[in-house]
This record gives sequence, structure tokens and C-alpha cells, in this order.
Amino acid sequence: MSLYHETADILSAPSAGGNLKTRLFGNKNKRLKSPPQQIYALALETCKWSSVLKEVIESSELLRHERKLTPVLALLLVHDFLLSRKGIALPASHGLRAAIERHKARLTAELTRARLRRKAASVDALRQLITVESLGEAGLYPRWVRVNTFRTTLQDQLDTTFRGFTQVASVKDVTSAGSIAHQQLLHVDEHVPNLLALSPTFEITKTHAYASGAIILQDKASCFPAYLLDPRPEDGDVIDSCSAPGNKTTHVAAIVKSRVAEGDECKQKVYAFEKDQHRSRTLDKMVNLAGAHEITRMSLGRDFLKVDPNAPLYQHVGALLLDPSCSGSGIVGRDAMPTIHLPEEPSAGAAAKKAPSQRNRKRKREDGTAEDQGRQQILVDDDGQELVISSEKEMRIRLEALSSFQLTLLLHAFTFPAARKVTYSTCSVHAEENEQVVIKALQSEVAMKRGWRIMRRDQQVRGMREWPVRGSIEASGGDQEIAEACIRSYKDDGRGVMGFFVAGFVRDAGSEVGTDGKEATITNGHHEEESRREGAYAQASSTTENVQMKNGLGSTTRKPESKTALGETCGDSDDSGSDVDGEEGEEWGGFAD
Ligand SMILES: C[S@@+](CC[C@H](N)C(=O)[O-])C[C@H]1O[C@@H](n2cnc3c(N)ncnc32)[C@H](O)[C@@H]1O
Repeated sequence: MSLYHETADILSAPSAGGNLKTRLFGNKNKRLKSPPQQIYALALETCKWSSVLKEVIESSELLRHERKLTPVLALLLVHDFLLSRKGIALPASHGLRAAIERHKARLTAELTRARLRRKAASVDALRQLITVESLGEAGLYPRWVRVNTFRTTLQDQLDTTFRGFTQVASVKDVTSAGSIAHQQLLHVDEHVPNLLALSPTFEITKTHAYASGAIILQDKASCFPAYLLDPRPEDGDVIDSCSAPGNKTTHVAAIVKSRVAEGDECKQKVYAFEKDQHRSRTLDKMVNLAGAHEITRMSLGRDFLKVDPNAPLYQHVGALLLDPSCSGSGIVGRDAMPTIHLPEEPSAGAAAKKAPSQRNRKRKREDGTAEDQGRQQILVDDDGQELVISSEKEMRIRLEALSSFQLTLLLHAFTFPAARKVTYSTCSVHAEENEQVVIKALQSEVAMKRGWRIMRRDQQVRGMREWPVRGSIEASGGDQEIAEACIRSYKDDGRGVMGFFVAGFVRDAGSEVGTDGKEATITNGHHEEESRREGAYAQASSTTENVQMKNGLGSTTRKPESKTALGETCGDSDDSGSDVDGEEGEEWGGFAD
């Protein structure tokens, strides 16, 4: 009994209760008797099917015959009765189960009618139609997949995992209405190497390539930072300062590795920091599954701000990637609260008996324009949980706090003595977290002293130079060069990507003075010191409290797992589709950022 009542409670929470994950996993105090995964799957699938189930319930007059059922409870039970392989998860003698099963003939007949009205030849065909319909906003976005060159090649994947796909000329073709229900389409991205846009309905989490880490779900925009950083052998070691879940860490490591001639040893290292212990576990799993552990040194649970830039271990770090926590305002709503279509109650008299809040709720969810929602803005935290902001003032305070933290991180990155390149990115659309952080960083004392400049558009890698959406001139204080240098994307402009921002910073060798007064340099021979640095690394590890350092090279017994828990999101909210993939603790999913 708890499963259906608990799921009904979750679905009936007020609109400010956040998305399904927040409602279910966010409230740690709430004691649930049923497994949260089961509630999540039932709620999601029922919402997905609710437009059909509403018709079935109304036409069969179930609520008129069974007065004890509420509209939500009826949806959940009828869903399991008609569509779940195991049927209703209650004993045969249970009252709720009996209340549905005594209408078996009528319910089944009404499902057939609903299917025929949609011109679906079978329940499977209906299922496909429903999947497309339920994607909502997410249907406008392809499934972005990065081919992980640690494990495979683009051509290999085109020849195997995507053999049955039809290649199309643009992202718009991939998501165009009508085609997505019937065919699997694919577009090879023209800006970022090894990136594919796939039909939004494709169940990528069921592929072997996904389970084995050969392909990674990652939004196109989330691939910009590592690609823009463009780490080359002469850049020395690389730092990813804010790493979990690890999409950009594994991407930057793949680029580093791709520049090593076959048979040669990769001498560069990628140092990955992640402050949060829980998210560190995800990072660890993702790095291993992606096969990036050989060149990635993870500092799990370690605050990047506490890293000493002058430590011998980091003296050859020439490139840093900074992708700090942000407001998440650019994230595409795959994770939004799904729409639920509630059946009408049988008569006005009966409806009046029900709590008015339930009727209001229906109106709110179906048109999505509830008055209170109009005033609220939702921010998404690093764990994909929603934070409801209800006033302009609250929003301003939140953005100020975020941008000050982001600037602090960026200025810390500027202090690494051998650093020549830094990328700064957010999945936010707010200028406060983007161009304004860039401007403040360029005007900072450390930038002036060390000669940091913006990486101009004409200095960027081809795909980023050619990407047409650039920063705001107004937010860049009227400086056209800075605005041009900044790379943006907007989630609703038809390009099929999330809202994102990235800017690069560069400086020349010889333009900086180290804190010790000496100039730091990177030479191609710097890795001769490798063993000395490994010693320093181990020492740093053992002296740092509450810090767990991992050296993938030493983990000879570690094998990629076919499935790892990756419930966290970080901008890449891509993998939380309505097919219950990517749900908490289920699968590894490169939350496309
Ligand atoms: C936007 S997410 C990073 C997403 C990641 N780059 C990816 O693409 O998969 C920000 C991450 O930074 C971590 N973080 C925040 N402050 C940090 C700090 N001072 N040091 C290290 N990690 C930090 C957060 O815990 C969070 O996991």
C-alpha cells in the first residue's frame, strides 16, 4: 500500500516542492517505506502515460464507481494494471487492487480505444508515441554523445553502436518533429571533434558502448571548456579544479592522450580536484570507467582553494580548467517536474468534496502557468536539486555570492606559476556569473601582475572560433574584443544545446613573476623530475587531513565497471530522461553537464 500512497503524496506536493528528484531525494527527513527508486520510476512512468490514462479512466467512469480512489491514485494503479509487466504491486485481496481489477474489461477496452485514436498499431507503437510526447521541452534537444577516445574512435562507433542510424546534415534535422518517432537520426557535430547529436528518443543508457564508457552523455556546450583549453604537450600538466561528476576531466584527459604518439608514454598529468566527498565517489567511478585513470590524479574531497600553487607537484601545471558551481540557469529541463494529466472527477458534487488544492494543482501542472510559478525562478545546484527563488532580491543575493566564489577560484587559478592558459565556464546565463566575472578577473591585481589577458576569438581553436554565439557587449562593459572572446550558448535558440558560458585566459611565458620572485617555465624535459614529484605528491596526500588522493596508475587491479552509480548532476542534466535512466544510483551517465 505504501508504494501507491507514497507516490501519490510525492506527486501531489505543492508546485514549490521542486522537481521529482528534489521531492523524493531532497527531503532527507521524510521516511519512506517504499524504495525511492521504485517510487521515482512509478511516478515518472505514470506522468508519461497520464494523457492516455486520463482518457481511459474518464471513459471507463472508474472514479464514479470507485469513490475511494483519488485521481492520482487511480492513475498510478491503472498504470501498473495496464502497463506494468508485474501488474499492481499489492496482494490480490487488497482493496485498492480489487477496485481496479473488477473493471478489467472496461479498462482494457478503453486502452485499446485510446491507442486506436492515436493510430498506433500496437502497444509498443503507442509506447513510442508516448515517449516522444512526454519529452516535452527535452524533445527539442538531441542526445549529445561524446565519443570517448580512450576507449574507441568515432568511426568505430559509427560502424557499431550507431550502424542503423541515418546521418543528417544538421542538429535541427535530428530533432525535427515527425521523424523522431520512427527513425534513429545522427549528426556529426561540426564544432567539437568526436561529438554526435542523436535522436532524443534513443535509449542510449541501454547500449554496451555507454555501459563500457566508450560513449559519454555530454551536452555540446559542456564540451566547450576542454576543447577551448586545447592542452598540448608543451602546456605541461593540466588541472581541473572542480571536477565531479567528471565530464570535463575525462574530456580534457582524452585530448591530452590523443596528442601522444602511439606507443609513446603520456608524460602529462591531469590533476582533478573535487571538494564534495559524495560527488568525489562519482568522479572516481567516471574517471575509471572512461579509462582516464592512467593520466588522471584525483584529489577526492579536496578544496581547490586550499591547494598551494607553489607546491613542487604543480610547478609544471600550464593549463587549468575551471568549471565551478553556478546557478545552473542554463540547464535544459530534462529534470523538470513532469506534467501530470489528472482525470476529471465524476460530478461537480463529488469534486467539491475533494480538497480544492488538488483541483488547483491540476490546472497548474497542465498549463504550466500557475500564478505562483510566474514569480518563482528555479536554480539548480550541483546535485541537480532545485532551489526555488521567490524574489528579485533573493536572486541578486544568490548571484552575488556565487560570482564572488567563482572569482575567488579563478584568481586562485591565475596564481599557478607556470600557468599559461585558463578556461572559466558556467552553465549559467546570468552576466553576473559570466562576463562580469571575466571583467573583474582581468582587472584584478593578480592578472595585472602576471600578465593574464583574455584569449581572443582569433586565438581560439577552430570550432570555438567558428561558434557564432558570443558574449554580451553590454555585460562586457562595452568592450567588443572581450565580448567576442566570450563564448555563450542559449538553451532556446534552436541550436539544441544548454545555456552555457566559457571564456579563456592566456599569458605569455616570461610575463609573470612567481611568488618566490623567480619566473616559472615549462620545458619539454620537465618530466625528468617525475619521480621526485610523485614523492611530493604522496607526501602532500599523507599530510592533508580529510583528503583522499588517488593515483590511477597505481591501481593495477582496478577495472572499468560496466555500471556505476552516478546520481549526481552538474549542469549536464542530460541524462535524466523520462525513461527512468540516469536516476539516482542507477547508472553512470555523464550528466552531460
Ligand atoms: C559545475 S560542477 C563541475 C562539473 C564538472 N566540471 C563536469 O563537467 O562534470 C562544480 C563542482 O565543483 C565542486 N566544487 C565547488 N567548489 C569547489 C572547490 N573549492 N574545490 C573543489 N571543488 C569544488 C562542486 O562540488 C561540484 O562538484
